[in-house]
Amino acid sequence: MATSSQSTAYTCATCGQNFATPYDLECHEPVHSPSSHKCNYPDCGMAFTYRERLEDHCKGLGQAHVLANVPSSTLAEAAENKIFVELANLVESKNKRSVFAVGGVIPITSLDSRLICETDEARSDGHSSGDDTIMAQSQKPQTLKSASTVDTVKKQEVDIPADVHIMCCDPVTIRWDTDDHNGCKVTLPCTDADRPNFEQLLKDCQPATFGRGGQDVMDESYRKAGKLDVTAFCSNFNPYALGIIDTAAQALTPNLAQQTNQTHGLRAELYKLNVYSSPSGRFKPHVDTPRSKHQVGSLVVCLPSTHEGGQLVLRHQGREQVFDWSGDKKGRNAIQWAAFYSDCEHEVLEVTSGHRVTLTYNLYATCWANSAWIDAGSVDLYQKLKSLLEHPAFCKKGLTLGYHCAHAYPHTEESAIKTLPATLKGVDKLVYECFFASTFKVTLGQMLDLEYDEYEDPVASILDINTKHSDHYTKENHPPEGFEDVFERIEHPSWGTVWERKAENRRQGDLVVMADDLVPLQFSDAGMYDSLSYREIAEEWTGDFNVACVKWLNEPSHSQPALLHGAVSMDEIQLWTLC
Ligand SMILES: O=C(O)CCC(=O)C(=O)O
Ligand SMILES: [Fe+2]
Repeated sequence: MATSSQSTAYTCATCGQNFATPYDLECHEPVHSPSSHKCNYPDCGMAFTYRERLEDHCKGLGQAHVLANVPSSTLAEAAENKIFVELANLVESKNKRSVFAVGGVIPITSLDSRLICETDEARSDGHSSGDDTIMAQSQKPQTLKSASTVDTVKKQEVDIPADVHIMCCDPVTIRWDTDDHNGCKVTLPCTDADRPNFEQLLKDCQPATFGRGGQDVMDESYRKAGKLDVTAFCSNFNPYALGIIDTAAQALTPNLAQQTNQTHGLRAELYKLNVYSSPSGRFKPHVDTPRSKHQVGSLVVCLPSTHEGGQLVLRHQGREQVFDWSGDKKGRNAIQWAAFYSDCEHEVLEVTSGHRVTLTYNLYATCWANSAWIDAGSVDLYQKLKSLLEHPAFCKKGLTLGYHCAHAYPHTEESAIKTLPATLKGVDKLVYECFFASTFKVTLGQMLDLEYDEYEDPVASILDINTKHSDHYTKENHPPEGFEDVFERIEHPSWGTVWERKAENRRQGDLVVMADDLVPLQFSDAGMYDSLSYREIAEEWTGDFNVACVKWLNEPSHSQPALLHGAVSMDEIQLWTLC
C-alpha cells in the first residue's frame, strides 16, 4: 500500500494510515472491516467492501435507496435528503399499489324475469371479491392486492344480506347480418333451442386481425379468434346502465385537484365482438393500438358462455393481474368484465374448451365529467407533500423535483399532447394532482437523454459549463484554469491521474436537458456539416429548453424517440426522451 505525505491524504479511520488516493484507502479498509460501506437507507444497513457494490445494491432497490446514500456535507443537507428519501418511498409505494385494472361480475336475471338493472331479489350468486373499496351498485370490482404477486381474481361465494339491491343484467341478445342472410339473432346464456343460432354466430365471425407496425395483420400463431365488426352487429347490452363505466372511471380516472377546475371521466365505445374458441383460441402478449389520441383504456365484457382457459392476464411494471372467467358455474350465468389501461401488456391464454365470447370497448378520457372531486386533504400523498414542504430543512436552495411517469403516453405526437393531463393514468394522475394541489409549480415536460462519452458531459456543454458540472475528468481533460479548486487530483491505480469533483461540489441530482413543455417529434440535421453541437441539437428539438439539476423520485420506465437526428457523420447521435 502506498502511503503519501501529500496534504490531500486519505486517512484510514481505524489505524490512521495515509493513502494518496481514495481507491488505495478503499483497498486497505477491508483489512479492518470487511464491509466498510454501509447502506444508509433506513433499516437496511447492508455493508459492502467496495463502494461500487453499494451503488449496485442501491440501483437494484430503487431511487429511495440511491437518494439515501447521496453524500451530504452538512447536517442541513442530510436532513433534506432524508425528506427526499421519504418522498421517493411514498411515490414508489403508490406506484406499487396503483390500480391498473378493475373488473367485476354481474349476475344475469332469470330468463322469465327480464328486468334490466336492479332487482330487490337477494342473490348469493355472481358476486366477486376484491380488496379495494371502490364499489358501484352491487358490483364489487376486483383490483390488485399487492405488488409482485400473481393475483388470480376468483369469484367467491358471498352471502348477500336480503335487503341489498343487486345489479343484474338481462340476458344479452346479439343481432347480426351477413352477406348471405339478414336478421340473425342469439341470446346468451344460450338455451338448447337457441343453440343453432349460436353455431351460426360462430360461423359468421371473421378471423380477427391485430395491429402490427401500423398495419392490420392476420397471424393465427399470435391471435386466434373470431370477430364481428361493430358495424355488423348490435346488442341490448349497455355497460353504462349496469354501472360498469362508472366503476371503471372511479378506478382509472380518479379526480383530485380541484385547482385544475376540471374533472375527467371515461366514455366507452363498442369496438368488436370476439370469440376465442378451443382448441388454441388465444391472443399472445400485446398492448392495444390506441384508436384515438383520447384512448386510455379498454373494456372487455365476457358474455355468458361456458369455456375453460382463456384467462386475461395483465402486466404492469412487474405486477400481474389475472381475470379468470372460465368454468361452468361462473361462465353460464353472469357477465364478467375487466377494464384496464391499454398501455399495460396483456394476453388471452389458450381456450381449452368451449367458446369465450366477448364484447370489447375502447375507453376514452373525457373532460368535464359529471363526477365529484376527491378532497386533496384526504389523500396521504398530498398530506405528506404538504408536511414536507413545510419542513424547515426542505428545499432551502430551491430545486426541481422529477417524477417519471409510470404509464406510457404518445407524448411526442402533436395531437396527443393536447390531451394531457386529461389522459394521465393511475399513479401518474395522482402524483400530478397532488403536486398541483400543493405549492409546487407543475409542468409536464420531456427530457432528452443524450448518449455521451463517460468523461464528456453534453448537458453541461450545452451551457458551456463543462468544468463546473462533470464529476470526473481524465488526465487529458484537466479542468481549465480557475476551476481546479472544485476538483481534486487523484492517482487512480489503473487510470492514472484523474480529477474528481470534491464531495461538497458534487451536484445534487441529475443534470438534464428538459423541454419547458411537451414537444412533438422533431427531425434535425443540426451539425450535419459542422462538428456536432449539443446546443444546436437541443435548440432544434425545442427552442425552449433548460438545463436543470433534477432530483428524481423514481426511475424511468419508458422512452420514446423525441428527436431524429439526420446528420451522417462520426458524431451521429441518437436522442431519446423520457417522460
Ligand atoms: O378478450 C380479452 O380479454 C382481451 C382482448 C384483447 O386484448 C384485445 O381485443 O385487444
Ligand atoms: Fe388487447
